[in-house]
Amino acid sequence: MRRAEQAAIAAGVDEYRLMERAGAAAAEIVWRAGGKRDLLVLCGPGNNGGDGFVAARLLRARGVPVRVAALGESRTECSRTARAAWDGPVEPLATAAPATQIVDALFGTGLTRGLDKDVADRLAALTGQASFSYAIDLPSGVETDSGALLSQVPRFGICIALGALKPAHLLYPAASCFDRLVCADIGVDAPDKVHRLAAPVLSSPVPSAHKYSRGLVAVAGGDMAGASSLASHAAARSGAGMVRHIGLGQPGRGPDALVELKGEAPDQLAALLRDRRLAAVLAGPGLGRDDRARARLEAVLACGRPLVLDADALTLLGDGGDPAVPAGSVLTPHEGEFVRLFGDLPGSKIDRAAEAARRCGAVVIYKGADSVIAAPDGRVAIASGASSWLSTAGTGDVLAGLVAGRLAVTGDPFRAACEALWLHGEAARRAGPAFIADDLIARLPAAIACRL
Ligand SMILES: NC(=O)C1=CN([C@@H]2O[C@H](COP(=O)(O)OP(=O)(O)OC[C@H]3O[C@@H](n4cnc5c(N)ncnc54)[C@H](OP(=O)(O)O)[C@@H]3O)[C@@H](O)[C@H]2O)[C@@H](O)CC1
Ligand SMILES: [K+]
Repeated sequence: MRRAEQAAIAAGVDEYRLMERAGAAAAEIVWRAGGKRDLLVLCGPGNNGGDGFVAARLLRARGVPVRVAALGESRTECSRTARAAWDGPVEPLATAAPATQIVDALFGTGLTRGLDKDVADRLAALTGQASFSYAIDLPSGVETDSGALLSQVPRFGICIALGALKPAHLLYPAASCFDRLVCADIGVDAPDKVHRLAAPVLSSPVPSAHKYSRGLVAVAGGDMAGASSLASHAAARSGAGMVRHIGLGQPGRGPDALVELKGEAPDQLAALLRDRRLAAVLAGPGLGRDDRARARLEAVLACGRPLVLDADALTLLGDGGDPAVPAGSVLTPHEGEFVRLFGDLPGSKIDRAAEAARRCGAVVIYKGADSVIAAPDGRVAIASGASSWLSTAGTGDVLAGLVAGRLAVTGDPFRAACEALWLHGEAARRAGPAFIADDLIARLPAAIACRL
């Protein structure tokens, strides 16, 4: 967004006009949400404060009782212009009385360090006393590129992102500092913007479809048959045509539609994975970490089919330095697995996921409350705001199975990762509170149906 703004200004767009648009966009959102309730706008020294002065002026012109409190002088040319156009008084932030509505225009993308404690405390107190609260561009105190909190940040009702989403709008902990996120158009488009995971467009099988053309999946199980059964079952309900669960010979645990195969010895497994019709092979859930598991993973890595690697497969891969995985694979590490695989990479979670994908030539789903999907070619999608009830046993196995299923259906690792993560989140939303992983699988057909 910084680059896009600079490019627009270099191309002749007047910087103050951008501020007027930003302030007008914020004013419109405040007006629609809060109407004529009394309002206090907190303005900082930079352009974020300038946006606040513009919004204050426009809302007052609409009949809203507006007061403005500033943190010192305005230090940019545009913010001084905006302040001069505000014809009301400016109170000091330290003594401003609370209001029913509050707008935080203290700091935006220019924040370089945490707020002074007295300023952070004042912001928290005034926000806590307001019934309606809005943060312009970013809640003051969050670092725009990483989503880190540089000082205490209150929770706002609405965060009004200007022009484009920044990483902090989607990455935690910053993404938990507001209830709703609205992105306002200010007439500047950032071409390489941060992408929120979009709802996928899915399609029903073509009339001539059969089970193999719809995608044949194999799941290589191991010691813990429950985990690989869950993954297999999820793959089976993901739209794939057929799922084979290759276990160690325990009785089948999934539905009868799952094909249970015994492939205990690694060469048996290798032989079963030689089927050229296999459109995706999953290994990791319940695989184990002993020598037999390692040998089974070797068979999977050598099978030449598109792979999804999760859980124990990632732990085993992480033992050997830079992970060597076939091109076109999908890796689904959570935080611990990610660090074991790729080390302590610098930058935000988005930067780290993108670098990991580039290094290993595979699509990486870096899981968490904010999951980042990165492709080796630089594409990135971020999913945040998923149900916190997903933090229960087996949901990772379900996701891995879903990724394998969608990979078999689409043949496109990045698309498969995006579709699977979205469907997983949607199934969780439909399952409500206190669900177990099996309940997610039951919700998958309905989640798919709503995107057909
Ligand atoms: N550019 C554009 O075209 C457009 C930008 N727009 C808007 O501008 C915002 C970015 O504006 P900005 O770059 O002026 O930064 P902003 O967040 O207002 O703060 C910087 C000031 O705060 C200071 N400072 C920093 N940390 C501090 C701290 N902890 N405690 C105290 N002071 C601190 C820092 O000075 P420093 O002390 O670091 O030298 C500097 O003076 C953006 O989010 C959007 O809202 C829109 O109008 C559309 C057009
Ligand atoms: K702000």
